[in-house]
Amino acid sequence: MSAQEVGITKQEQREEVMNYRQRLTDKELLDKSMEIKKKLFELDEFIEAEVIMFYVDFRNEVKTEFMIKEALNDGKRVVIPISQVEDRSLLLSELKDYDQELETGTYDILEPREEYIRPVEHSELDLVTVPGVAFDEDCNRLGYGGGYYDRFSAGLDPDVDRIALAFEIQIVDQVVTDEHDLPVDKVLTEKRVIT
Ligand SMILES: Nc1nc2c(c(=O)[nH]1)N(C=O)[C@@H](CNc1ccc(C(=O)N[C@@H](CCC(=O)O)C(=O)O)cc1)CN2
Ligand SMILES: Nc1ncnc2c1ncn2[C@@H]1O[C@H](COP(=O)(O)OP(=O)(O)OP(=O)(O)O)[C@@H](O)[C@H]1O
Repeated sequence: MSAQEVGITKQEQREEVMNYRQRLTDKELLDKSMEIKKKLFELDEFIEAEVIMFYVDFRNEVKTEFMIKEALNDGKRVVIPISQVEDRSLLLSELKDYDQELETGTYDILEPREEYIRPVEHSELDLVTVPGVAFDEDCNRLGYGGGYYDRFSAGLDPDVDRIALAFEIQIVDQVVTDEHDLPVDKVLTEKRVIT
């Protein structure tokens, strides 16, 4: 579905859904994120995954801090992205201690401090959690407009599971897409699993 067919632009859809999401209270954000965590940790592909890429949440995204900590406790290897603004790519780094290793980085997103950057190859990943602004029931995704995850996903082996985490209010009838946009494999919300 092109922007023209939906009748609004990516930027308009972004602003509309970000406005909805802005209205969630801290308690709602936390409670819903816990429900989403439960669904993620029950997925077979998550249970089987050894190396998992998590985003580190910012703005009013589904919270991942407690997911990252529990995954580390469970013995998973956790990888987080570092935004490379020059070419809008993601550098991957293994995280071992959430509380000790992070500092505020690009876009005010937490990133590893220099001495804790431990580069990881794309080919090592088993599962990727994907952030976003809006999703639809066909698993299409709208992000913040950097194209980071589309460019990153295009270079991933197709058998790496890409699982989006979103609040139900981020699900729209139709996401405005273009030819670069790659759908995710699943979208988890506090209410359901969209495949
Ligand atoms: N938590 C988290 N980490 C992430 C992402 C994400 O969506 N969530 N990204 C996912 O890719 C990358 C960062 N992508 C970003 C892309 C744009 C903007 C941003 O501030 N954009 C401007 C508008 C730019 C425009 O419209 O041209 C803005 O929103 O004000 C922020 C992050 C990597 N790390
Ligand atoms: N695989 C790709 N190769 C080259 N350019 C791309 C690719 N994917 C996206 N782009 C370009 O990046 C820009 C932003 O894309 P888009 O608006 O889809 O970002 P987004 O998915 O909303 O953002 P993000 O992934 O950072 O959350 C667009 O100009 C788009 O053409």
